[in-house]
Amino acid sequence: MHVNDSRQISYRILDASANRAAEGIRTIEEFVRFGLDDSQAAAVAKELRHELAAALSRLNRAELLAARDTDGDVGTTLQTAAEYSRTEIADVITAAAERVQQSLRVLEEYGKTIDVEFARQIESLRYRAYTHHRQIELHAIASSRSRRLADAVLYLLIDCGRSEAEFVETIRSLSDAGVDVFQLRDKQASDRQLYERAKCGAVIAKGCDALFIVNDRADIASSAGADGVHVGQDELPAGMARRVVGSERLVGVSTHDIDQVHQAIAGGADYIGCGPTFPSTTKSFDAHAGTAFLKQVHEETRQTPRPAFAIGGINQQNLDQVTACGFHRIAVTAAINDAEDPAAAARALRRQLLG
Ligand SMILES: Cc1ncc(COP(=O)(O)OP(=O)(O)O)c(N)n1
Ligand SMILES: Cc1nc(C(=O)O)sc1CCOP(=O)(O)O
Ligand SMILES: [Mg+2]
Repeated sequence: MHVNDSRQISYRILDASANRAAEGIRTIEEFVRFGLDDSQAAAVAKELRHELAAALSRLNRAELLAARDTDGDVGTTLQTAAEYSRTEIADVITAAAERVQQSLRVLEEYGKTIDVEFARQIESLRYRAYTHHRQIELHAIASSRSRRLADAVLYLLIDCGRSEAEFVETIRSLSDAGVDVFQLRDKQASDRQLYERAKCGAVIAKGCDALFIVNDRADIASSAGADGVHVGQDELPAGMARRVVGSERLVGVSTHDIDQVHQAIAGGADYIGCGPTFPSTTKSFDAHAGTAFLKQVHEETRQTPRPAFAIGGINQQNLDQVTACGFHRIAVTAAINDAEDPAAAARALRRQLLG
């Protein structure tokens, strides 16, 4: 290869990468500007764009433009299915952040063949962009989870199942039937089993636009990439669970009386489970909070509303008593898992909840 060819190749790559980096930075900046009311983050986003422009001004613009050959670019017609599978703003942000990182890295590497100071400036920008974009990405992921939680009405507790294939099929078919949130609750499973199922369940549920929560174990929820953890009165307090799972994941708390409800909300719970409403075949209790508790929660949390799921022995026959208390969200086990046709049971419960 001739030296001039090599310079032209570098310039062609730099031109393409500069455009990709600028597009990615702008994509994220638009979310910061129009999606978050955060003037500080908006200022950093703008700075990054200007820093990129300043570094690029070190390159010879005429050479950059001369090297551009969009029609001759064999890559423009190559598209992956993933590019058209984004359904959420969080996915758009993740893809843009990855694009920025990759293209800045390319600019840095090929930039070294043209101007070492340019490469240094891009390297520093890459680190700054990484930190800033990671924060924005976490924010977008958290908003996406909160949005899905706010829309959720039907929450199902599931165990590890007999095999991974069965577990995957359960999530897919029941999500299709209207389950919005799955909680992995299996008191017999080993840590390793829980971790493996949680990892798998988180991916499958995401593909179905459902949430995937891990019962009791903040460590497993976080390491497996689940959407959140559900803790009871015997597990970590909400604030400590939050420290483990981070602000981008959900923390749910079980409550059995109104003091626990207020504590859970004050502790930063994203949602609460309220029960036991009726006698349950899944877990036995000495006493039942009953529908009186649900009515009390409905009345006393109007000022600090959180999604609240009634739980404990709820089924198609007694659901009307729950909705009469102002609760239109439920969490169940037996009513779906022990039904002859679990998908039909999920559909029926959902219809009743929304009806
Ligand atoms: C949604 C929801 N609500 C309540 C519970 C019960 O949690 P906990 O009291 O910690 O009891 P176990 O489930 O751990 O036996 C829950 N799991 N989910
Ligand atoms: C695990 C659990 N916790 C409850 C509480 O009230 O905190 S009730 C419950 C059992 C939920 O299963 P089912 O729908 O089969 O009764
Ligand atoms: Mg528990």
